[in-house]
Amino acid sequence: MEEKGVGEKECVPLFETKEGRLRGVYKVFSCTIFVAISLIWVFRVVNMGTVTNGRWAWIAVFISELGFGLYWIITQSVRWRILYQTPFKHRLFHRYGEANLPAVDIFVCTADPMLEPPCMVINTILSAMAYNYPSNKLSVYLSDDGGSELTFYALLKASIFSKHWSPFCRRFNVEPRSPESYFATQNCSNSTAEFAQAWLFIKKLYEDMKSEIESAVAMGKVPEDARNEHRGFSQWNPKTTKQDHPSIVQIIIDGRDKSDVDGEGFQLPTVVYVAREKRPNYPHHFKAGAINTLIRVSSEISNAPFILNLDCDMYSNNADTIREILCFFMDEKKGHDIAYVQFPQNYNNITKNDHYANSYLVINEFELGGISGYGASLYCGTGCLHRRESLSGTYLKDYKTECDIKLERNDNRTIEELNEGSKALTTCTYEQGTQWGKEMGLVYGTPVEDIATGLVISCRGWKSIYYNPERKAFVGVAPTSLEVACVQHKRWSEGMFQVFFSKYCPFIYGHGKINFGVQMGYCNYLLWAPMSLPTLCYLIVSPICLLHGIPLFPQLSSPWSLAFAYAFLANYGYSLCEYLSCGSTAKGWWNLQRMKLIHRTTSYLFGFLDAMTKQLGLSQTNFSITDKAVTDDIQKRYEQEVIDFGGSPIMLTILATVALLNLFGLIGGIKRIMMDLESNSSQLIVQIMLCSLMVLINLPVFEALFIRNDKGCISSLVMLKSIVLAALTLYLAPF
Ligand SMILES: O=c1ccn([C@@H]2O[C@H](COP(=O)(O)OP(=O)(O)O[C@H]3O[C@H](CO)[C@@H](O)[C@H](O)[C@H]3O)[C@@H](O)[C@H]2O)c(=O)[nH]1
Ligand SMILES: [Mn+2]
Repeated sequence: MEEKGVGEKECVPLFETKEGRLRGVYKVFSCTIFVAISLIWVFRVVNMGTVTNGRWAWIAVFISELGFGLYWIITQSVRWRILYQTPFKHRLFHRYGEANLPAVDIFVCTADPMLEPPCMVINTILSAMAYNYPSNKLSVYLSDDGGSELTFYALLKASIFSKHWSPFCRRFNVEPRSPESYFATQNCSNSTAEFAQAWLFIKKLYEDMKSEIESAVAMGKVPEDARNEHRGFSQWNPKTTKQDHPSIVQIIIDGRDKSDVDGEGFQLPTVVYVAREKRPNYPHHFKAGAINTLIRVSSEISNAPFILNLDCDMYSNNADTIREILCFFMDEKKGHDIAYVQFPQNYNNITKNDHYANSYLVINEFELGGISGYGASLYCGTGCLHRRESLSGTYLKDYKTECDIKLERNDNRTIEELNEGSKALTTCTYEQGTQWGKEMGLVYGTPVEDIATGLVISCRGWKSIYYNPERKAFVGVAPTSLEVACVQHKRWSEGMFQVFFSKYCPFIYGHGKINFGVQMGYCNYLLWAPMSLPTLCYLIVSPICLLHGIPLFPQLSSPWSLAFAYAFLANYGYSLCEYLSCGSTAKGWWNLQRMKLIHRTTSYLFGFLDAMTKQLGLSQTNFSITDKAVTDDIQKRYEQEVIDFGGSPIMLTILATVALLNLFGLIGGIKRIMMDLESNSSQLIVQIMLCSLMVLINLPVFEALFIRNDKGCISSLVMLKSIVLAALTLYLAPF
C-alpha cells in the first residue's frame, strides 16, 4: 500500500470511498413497503364512511398511521446510498513527513466535577496528549464549565503524570492510551521483563495519582500543600461558584518551553485550562458557548488549522486517529472542501444485550454513512475534527486553502501575556454584539448545538465526511440507568425538534443548498419528538377499543389485512436483519424496540411538550448534563441487564399506565372473544395481537411493578396511580 515513486506521489489518493452493496435491492424492497403503507391509508379512507362505532378512534388511528408512514418515508433516504471510507495513513506520512504535518488543537469540555469525575476527564486528556503525532503540533484545551479547582487540580496532576505516560505509550506502542481503560484491559503477563517493570512502575504512578484526585474530590477540596505549590489556585476564592466567577485561563504546559519535556526528553503538547467567565445574568449557551470560547482562546495560543472536539468522557482509543483523519483533509484532489470528519459515538460499557439501547448500532453502521452518501455528515458534538476556517463562518467559495497551513502560532509572548490576552476573550460580555453563535462558531439557541452547526456548515457549501473505522476511535460512557438515558433523549429530542421549528429547518434553510436526501436525513432525527404522539395514540386507542369491542383493523380473511401484515413484517423483519448484521443479538434488538417505545412514550413526549413551550416563549433552553458517575448499586443492576426504573414519577406513571392499559385491554379482549359476545369478535384478532406484543415487550415493566423489590423497581405509589389511571381511561373513554 505504501508508495515511493515521486511521480506516483501526487496522484495516489490519501483515502478511498466505497459504496455499500445491494442498495438497488433495498430500493425495490422499500418501494414494496411504500405500496403497503399507501394501501393502509387507502383502507382507512375507504372505510371511514362505514364505521359507525368508534369513528373518532378510527380517525385517530388513521392520523397516527399517516404520521408513521410519512416518518417512514423520511427515514428512507439514508438507506439508499451508503459510503464507506478508508484512509491511508502511511501514504500521508510518506508524502508529508513529520515536519510538514499541520498542527491540531484538541478541545475537551467538562461541566461538573460531580457528574463528570475529574479522573475520567484527565483520562481523556492523557489519551489525547499521547496521540501518535508530533507532540509539538498538538495542543490540548480543557474547558471547565464547572469552574472547579478540583478539575484544575486533576489536570495539574495529569500534566505531571503525562511525563511518564506519554513516553511509556510511545516506547511500547500501547493501546488504548487512556490509562484507566488501558490498565483495566491489558496486563503485563507474558511480556519481557523490561516491559513488566515499566508497566508496574507506571501503574503504581497512575494508581497514586488517581487516589489523590479521588480523595480530593471526596473531600470536596484541594489539599493544602498542592494549593501552596501552584500559583494557579490563587484564581479561586471562597466565592467562586459554578455560575459566578471571573475568567480563568492557565497554560499548564507550554509546548514551546524546551524544559517542559517528558521522561525521555521529548517535548510535551501544550495543555491549557480554561474556565470562561460566568455571571448569573449572562447566558452562557452551554457547550456551544464553551467551544466558541475555546476557538478564540486557542486562536490566541496555538491557532492550529484543525480542531478535534471531544466530550470529557470520550477518550481516544486509537493513537493513529489524527493521522487517519488528516488523510481526508490533506488529500490533494478531494480534501480542500471538507469542513469536518465525524466519527460515531461508541461506548465501553455496553452490556451484551444492550438493555438501554445505548449503542446506536444501526445509526452508526448504516444511517450516518447513508447521509454521507449525499456528501454531508451530521456533526455529533464529539469525535469530530473540524477545519478551523469552516467554524469561523467562512463559505467554501470564499475559502483559500493557503491560509490554512500558514496559520502559525504566536511565538513571542510569555505565558503570562498569553494567559492575560486569552482571558479577555473569555468574558461574559465579549460576544455581545458579535456574530458568535450566529454566523461564527457553534450555533446558539438549542441544546443540540452540534446538529444545528453541522447543518449550517453544510449549507455554506462545505462537504463533510463520516468515518466509522474498524477500531473504535473514541470511546465514552453510556447511561447506566433508565433515568439518565431518558434525560439524555429528552434533551436530544427536544433540541432537535426545536431545530426543526427554527429558521434552521433543513427543508427550508437547506433548500437549494444541500441535497434533498441530506435534508431528509436530518429530519429522521429532528422528528423524534413529535413521533411520540402517533405512538401514544396507537398504544392507548387500540386497547381501549379492544376492551369495548370496537374493531380498528380488517378481518384476517380480508385482503386489506395483507397490507397491514406486510408493512409490519417487512419493516420489522428488515430492521431485525439490519441490527443482527451489525453483530449484535436478537435480544438486543428486542431491547431496542422496548427502549424506542419507552422513549417515545416518555422522553420524546416531554421533549415535544417542552419544545412547544419554548416555541411559545414560555421557557428557556436548558442542558441537563448526562451523569457519568455511577453508584455501585446501579452498576450492579446495569451489569445484570436489569432495568433501573429510577427517575421522575410522572414519567414512570405514564410508562406503567400505557403498559397496564394494554394488559387490561388484552384481558378484556380475550374475554370477549371467548364469550363470543359479538359477531365481529374475529375482527379483534389484530388488536389482540398488538396488545399481546405490547404486554410482552413491557414484561420488565410488570416485573418492576409487581415482582421486584430492589431499589430500581417502580414504587407502589406509582403502581397505584397507574392502575387507577389505566382503569379510568379504559372505562371512561368516550367511544
Ligand atoms: O454547559 C455545558 C453543558 C455540557 N458541556 C459538555 O458537553 C459535553 C456533552 O454533554 P453530555 O452531558 O455528555 O451530553 P451527551 O448527551 O452525552 O452529549 C451528546 O449530545 C450533545 C448535544 O445534546 C452533544 O453536545 C454532545 O457532544 C454529544 O456527545 C460534556 O463533555 C459536557 O461537559 C459543557 O461543556 N457545558
Ligand atoms: Mn456524553
